[in-house]
Amino acid sequence: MSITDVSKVDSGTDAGRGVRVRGLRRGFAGREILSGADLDLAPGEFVALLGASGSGKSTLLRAVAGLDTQATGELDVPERRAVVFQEHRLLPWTNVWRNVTLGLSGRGLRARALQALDEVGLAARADAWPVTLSGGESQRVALARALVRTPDLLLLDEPFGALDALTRIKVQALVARLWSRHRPAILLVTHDVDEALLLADRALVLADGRIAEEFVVDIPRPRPVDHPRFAALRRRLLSALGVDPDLGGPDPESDPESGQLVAQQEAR
Ligand SMILES: Nc1ncnc2c1ncn2[C@@H]1O[C@H](COP(=O)(O)OP(=O)(O)OP(=O)(O)O)[C@@H](O)[C@H]1O
Repeated sequence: MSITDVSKVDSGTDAGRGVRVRGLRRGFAGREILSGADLDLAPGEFVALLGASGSGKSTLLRAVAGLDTQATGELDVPERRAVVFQEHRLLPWTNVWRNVTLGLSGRGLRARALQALDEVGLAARADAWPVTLSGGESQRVALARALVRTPDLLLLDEPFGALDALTRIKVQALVARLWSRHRPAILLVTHDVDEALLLADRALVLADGRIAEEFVVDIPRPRPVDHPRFAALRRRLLSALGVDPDLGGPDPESDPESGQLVAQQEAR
């Protein structure tokens, strides 16, 4: 199907359908950000999307989510999809379980919320107010809000980006467990090369408005952080992102974006 309005996404009704995107275009103020991007996710596949800051990762994710009415191209995505953003976006004026079931109707909503909250280890906080939660807890509630919709496609836009390093590892492990239990297709936007390699089946690099490179992460799960194959993959992925894997690399002043990535690597 060829469409000019991505909000009219062709949504599959059959469970377990994958994602097929062709020729996705989006610009802002005359500047082209996505210039005919193609993307495929098999049902249940976990794909990480990386790229320099400003390369258009979030723009691509928003279009796949059906949140961007201005993007053009062909999209074929599951109807049941859910998005988790870097900020949890919980409503402060209602409690946790009502946040989880926001926008849903029907019977047994509290029971459904409790089940989803149980999956993220927060059933005991169902009646709490969002303001009383830590950053990691809020992000787990945001995950429960996605899970309660039993998505075939889960879109994660840097969901761990605002978390401290230890919480980040715990929430990454939680996502890995939830993915292996429910097997939605996942598109994870991240800046973190190690996160991509720990979690994803494939890591894609977005550059010049398209998927420029693809890396198959052929490491069996569960993936120990010190698995010897990470090192070679990490080097290749960093190179594809324009970062010198030996951290001696690009001069941040002549290449600010690469320099930023180097700084992030060094900070870890
Ligand atoms: N609503 C908007 N209006 C104008 N420009 C926008 C808008 N949304 C995104 N852009 C621009 O499009 C480009 C791509 O943005 P996007 O957020 O998709 O990049 P990104 O790869 O996710 O970046 P980052 O890694 O820094 O989050 C940026 O230059 C951004 O300023």
